Amino acid sequence: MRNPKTFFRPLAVGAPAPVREVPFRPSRMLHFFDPSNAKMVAKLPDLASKVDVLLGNLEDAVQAVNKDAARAGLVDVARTVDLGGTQLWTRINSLDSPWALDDLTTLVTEIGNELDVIMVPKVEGPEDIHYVDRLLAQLEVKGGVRKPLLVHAILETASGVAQVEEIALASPRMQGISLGPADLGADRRMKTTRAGGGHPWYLVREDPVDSDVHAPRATYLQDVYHYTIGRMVDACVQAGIYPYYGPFGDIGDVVACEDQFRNAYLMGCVGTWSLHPVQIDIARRVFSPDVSEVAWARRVVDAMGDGTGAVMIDGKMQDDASVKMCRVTLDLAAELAERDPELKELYGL
Ligand SMILES: CC(C)(COP(=O)(O)OP(=O)(O)OC[C@H]1O[C@@H](n2cnc3c(N)ncnc32)[C@H](O)[C@@H]1OP(=O)(O)O)[C@@H](O)C(=O)NCCC(=O)NCCSC(=O)C[C@H](O)C(=O)O
Ligand SMILES: [Mg+2]
Repeated sequence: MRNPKTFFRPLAVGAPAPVREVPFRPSRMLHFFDPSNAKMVAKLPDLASKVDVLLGNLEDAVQAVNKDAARAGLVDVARTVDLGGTQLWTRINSLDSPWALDDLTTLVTEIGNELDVIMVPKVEGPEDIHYVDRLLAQLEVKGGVRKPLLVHAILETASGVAQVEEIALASPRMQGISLGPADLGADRRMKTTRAGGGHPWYLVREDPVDSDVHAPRATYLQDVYHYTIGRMVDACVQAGIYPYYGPFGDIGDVVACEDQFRNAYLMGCVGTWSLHPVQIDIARRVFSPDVSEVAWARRVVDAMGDGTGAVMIDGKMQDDASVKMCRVTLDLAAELAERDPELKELYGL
């Protein structure tokens, strides 16, 4: 644990000073692409205008034989593709892999000024973040990087979940945390083969009528990752960073994907991963406040005047806490409207 008095000191002489507050930047969808896949790379100029974040993935889903090509491809993308105001993130290989050191060394020294956030997979505890933190400071000096790179951890080990609060607070570079349900499921020995989403066998059942346990009864699905998402959201909020849902692997099931994203949004996540172009619009729709919610929030805030006391609107009690909840929606709407002219018009801003 670092001394609070030195927490914001650069970890290498000449490295940029760490940020004191992680700025909110729209990141409703972190769109994954494989930089060694020419077809995907060709789509980036068009995708850049549709997504908040393009994420050059170097880890899982990139074949071992393509690891070097993916890293070199990402350098090329950063240098040659005009992404406008869209953020460029990367996911490096896991810290115990043969590629992670080369990933960090190459990316930071060659395109450190073009990258916004580095996603670190399979984080086991704060020590992994401390390692990356110091190394990044050294590489920033070497590469002449002007702004400190931010770090995003994936919550996909049982050890990581058990220490999520320490991970979130491990460095001023921490930008956020995503759920990695597939690796987490494997690490925990959960008996599921699905990358994200619910599971039809994880349910609760109504009581039997007249003790007839075999008669048909309603069942209700539960979310096997609900506990982890809740814990991740609290850890992030406590640390002043941002929580994200992760992958929804059933690309064809756009309906369940939307449900899963919305559950994460309602629980406090600010965005999610999109693995395929078809998931981009779903994420935009879900992680932007609904127009009717914005209108309602504005009505409540207006009716509450200085924000204290209590009033009734359409039969519902509103008080100071209601105003705070409504401001969450209004602030998000205003922040997203800055980036998304269509939303600006819809919200009447
Ligand atoms: C899942 C895919 C392998 C599917 O690809 P494909 O079979 O090519 O799908 P389509 O034929 O439907 O594709 C249509 C066209 O769209 C292009 N495409 C597909 N995906 C992308 C993309 N992500 N970005 C840009 N363009 C994309 C195709 O090339 C087709 O183009 P064209 O032929 O010209 O029309 C593929 O979508 C994919 O690989 N997606 C990314 C997968 C990924 O990154 N996985 C890792 C993240 S999830 C994870 O790691 C688990 C997590 O860590 C955990 O533990 O939970
Ligand atoms: Mg994973």
